[in-house]
Amino acid sequence: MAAASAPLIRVGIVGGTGYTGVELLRLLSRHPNVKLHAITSRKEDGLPVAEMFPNLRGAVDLCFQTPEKAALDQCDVVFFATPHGVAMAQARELIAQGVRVIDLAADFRLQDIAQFEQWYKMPHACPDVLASSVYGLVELNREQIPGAKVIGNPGCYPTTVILGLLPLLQAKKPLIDLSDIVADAKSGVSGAGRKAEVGTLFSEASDSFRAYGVSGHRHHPEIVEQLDRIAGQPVGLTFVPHLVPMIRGMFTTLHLRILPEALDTDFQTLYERHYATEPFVDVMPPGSLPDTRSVRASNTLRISVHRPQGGRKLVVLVVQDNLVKGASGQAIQNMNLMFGLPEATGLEQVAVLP
Ligand SMILES: NC(=O)C1=CN([C@@H]2O[C@H](COP(=O)(O)OP(=O)(O)OC[C@H]3O[C@@H](n4cnc5c(N)ncnc54)[C@H](OP(=O)(O)O)[C@@H]3O)[C@@H](O)[C@H]2O)C=CC1
Ligand SMILES: CC(=O)N[C@@H](CCC(=O)OP(=O)(O)O)C(=O)O
Repeated sequence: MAAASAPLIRVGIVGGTGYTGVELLRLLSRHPNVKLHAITSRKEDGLPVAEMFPNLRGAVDLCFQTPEKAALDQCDVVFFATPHGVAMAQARELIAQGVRVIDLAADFRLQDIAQFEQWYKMPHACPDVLASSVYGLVELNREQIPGAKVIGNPGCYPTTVILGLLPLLQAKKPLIDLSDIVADAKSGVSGAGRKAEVGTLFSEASDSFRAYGVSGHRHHPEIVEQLDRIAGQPVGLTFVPHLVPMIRGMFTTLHLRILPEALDTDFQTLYERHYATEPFVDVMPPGSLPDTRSVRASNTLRISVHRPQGGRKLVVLVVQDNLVKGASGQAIQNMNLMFGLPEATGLEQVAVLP
């Protein structure tokens, strides 16, 4: 229950009919400090939310409204669970009215505007707002998030790659060859969103397994921008995403070359110490093999660290639910910090098995 004196945070969600939108609704409907104020859909104006999403019957009693009707300026925070380009068109006006913005798309992720415009094929609408926004990877930017007016919530693949590498990049001495990092990543089909597309039809995506974006994917520049900044030098990354025939979940395997002078490092201890106080990063015991179902519907990201045959390669396995830690859960983690709440408020769900 919310403390009697604490005012509830009035929340708006733009894009309530997509997968990240309904995941925000599922989590926020049980958040003790939140009042859902408005949920938008341009196509479903007037439809009760619970009619489209029966899992929310008894939990959410609002109807979808068009963004124009939704009185977003009366919210304390607005989440944009929309395609790229929507949040940046409205962010300036909202923050001028004292509304904070958390964008689940990519409008406020890349500080390099030329890279943004190359990958997203649109001019950036508010470079000044971008410059003052914060990349919402809590484990990296916990200090800056409370004061942010606009958060760029990280992409799902970047969350796994950056958190899988962070203890190595922030170590006291160089440990791995930064010019040759390989990230082999797999996503469930919900990562492609709820809109109809041939590539995500059951008969196209099930009973098959494929790579995509091998010669270039828009998450590559996002990951590299962050890794360069953390490492303080240019990083070489090969990033290969794959589509896996499952609904939720993401599994990223990092292949890393250990520097000759770092071969005696205890990497297990390094990771355990680095993440010892993090509520949502679990470093598993030596020899563990994480699976995506161990994080399904939870905000936990699990990591295990391996050194095959005790050799010169380090293999880091990372799993998360793409819709929770990879999107909506992480966005709520950001909201909690922005409003001075304990970071884990409303996010303590344990994963669902089987
Ligand atoms: N799926 C995932 O795993 C992840 C997704 N993301 C990002 O989060 C964002 C949302 O993703 P997802 O939920 O999968 O997307 P969906 O395609 O499932 O949903 C998009 C939502 O946005 C609304 N919408 C579309 N265009 C506009 C517009 N111009 N103005 C206002 N609303 C609009 C749609 O409703 P309507 O058309 O009725 O208005 C719908 O509710 C995307 O940017 C995605 O890249 C980030 C991390 C992970
Ligand atoms: C399986 C699948 O298609 N995944 C999406 C990435 C997930 C996502 O939505 O990332 P953004 O937030 O950056 O859009 C893709 O590769 O485009």
